[in-house]
Amino acid sequence: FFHLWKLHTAPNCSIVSVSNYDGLVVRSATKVTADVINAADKLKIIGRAGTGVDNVDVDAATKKGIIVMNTPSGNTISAAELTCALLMSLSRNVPQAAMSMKQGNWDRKKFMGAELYGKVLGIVGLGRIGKEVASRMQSFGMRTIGYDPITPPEVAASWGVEPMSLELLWPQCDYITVHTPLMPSTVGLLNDASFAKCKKGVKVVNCARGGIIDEDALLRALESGQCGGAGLDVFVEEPPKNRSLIEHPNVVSCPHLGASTKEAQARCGEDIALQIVDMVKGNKLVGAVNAQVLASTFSQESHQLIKLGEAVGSVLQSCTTSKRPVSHVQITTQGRSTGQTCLCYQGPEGRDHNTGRRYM
Ligand SMILES: NC(=O)C1=CN([C@@H]2O[C@H](COP(=O)(O)OP(=O)(O)OC[C@H]3O[C@@H](n4cnc5c(N)ncnc54)[C@H](O)[C@@H]3O)[C@@H](O)[C@H]2O)C=CC1
Ligand SMILES: O=C(O)C(=O)COP(=O)(O)O
Repeated sequence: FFHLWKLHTAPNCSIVSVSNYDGLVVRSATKVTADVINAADKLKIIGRAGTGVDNVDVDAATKKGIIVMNTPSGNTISAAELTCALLMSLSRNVPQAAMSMKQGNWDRKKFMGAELYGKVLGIVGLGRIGKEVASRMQSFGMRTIGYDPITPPEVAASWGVEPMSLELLWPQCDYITVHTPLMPSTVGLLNDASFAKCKKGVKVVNCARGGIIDEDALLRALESGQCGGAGLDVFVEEPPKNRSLIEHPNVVSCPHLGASTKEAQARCGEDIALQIVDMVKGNKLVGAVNAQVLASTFSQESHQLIKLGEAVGSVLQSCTTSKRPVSHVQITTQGRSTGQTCLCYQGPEGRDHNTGRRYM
């Protein structure tokens, strides 16, 4: 029996309530902190019905042997489509013009735009979403260039994206969109120094995570005109208390709507449910993001070895807690994959009797 708790709206998990559950499913707004994880004695799995796992303390979960899994492809198309919508909004001022119309105006001069056709789009992060953005914007006639430290250059080229270093990329772009995870190495990828290397008036989109484009640097670049506009779906603090970016006339923003489509939510919900059922039934482990070593514990062979490890552990424990000193322990195992005899010696030097290796 597996007790599952699904949290979609609560800003923080309550430690008391989580402690009764074996599984937890969250979206991005719920912060699964080390405190929550350490208080959840029964927890075996944290399911992220979505892509980014930066709201989960994965290290704390791994230390407790808790699997963290996500559904990385369920919302790819939705996030890519919103990115394209923001790129188009920036080129033609659609949100600002719509707002102006609602206020009773008819202002054709103020909202003069520029075609995307023939412009250069820099894509930083050529993973699932970056790739989908590239193919969609290529259909608008944009030239797509990109940077990714892992995606091989020939793979990027096969998607019609010219791979290059960031140093080469910054000065060529009319538009830049970021699609990396939030990690220490991606915080502030676009900062004062990189904005300074860009064309004056470059427009930027962040549908990945708040902070990949440094918010203070972005505001400075918008104010100086170095940045001509920004489309923002994500913020360092959500909802943002500091409204300076949102209120800037050249900023088009959304309240983290990248994955908020009927289709993406249906896919992610179904994926995480199926993945958890598969894991509980011991069938397969899909989507685990923490420690390959945790994932491998679920293979059939590993099940046997885990049981063996537990048995050996309990034998050794009873030896160490026994009042009578133990000098030798001989353990014999039998079976298809472990048809061998282990001979352990627990003597004063703490060395393996057979190999002479020291025990750790
Ligand atoms: N706004 C929203 O609602 C959504 C936001 N996201 C965000 O988008 C991010 C990307 O999603 P996917 O494309 O599915 O992930 P992915 O893992 O397929 O791609 C990420 C790419 O970033 C690259 N990367 C890592 N460090 C980099 C660096 N320093 N510079 C350039 N590239 C770097 C990786 O090599 C990888 O190819 C997610 O981590 C998540 O934070 C995802 C879905 C919805
Ligand atoms: O999947 C992601 O990384 C997202 O940012 C989507 O977040 P959400 O599930 O809509 O809260």
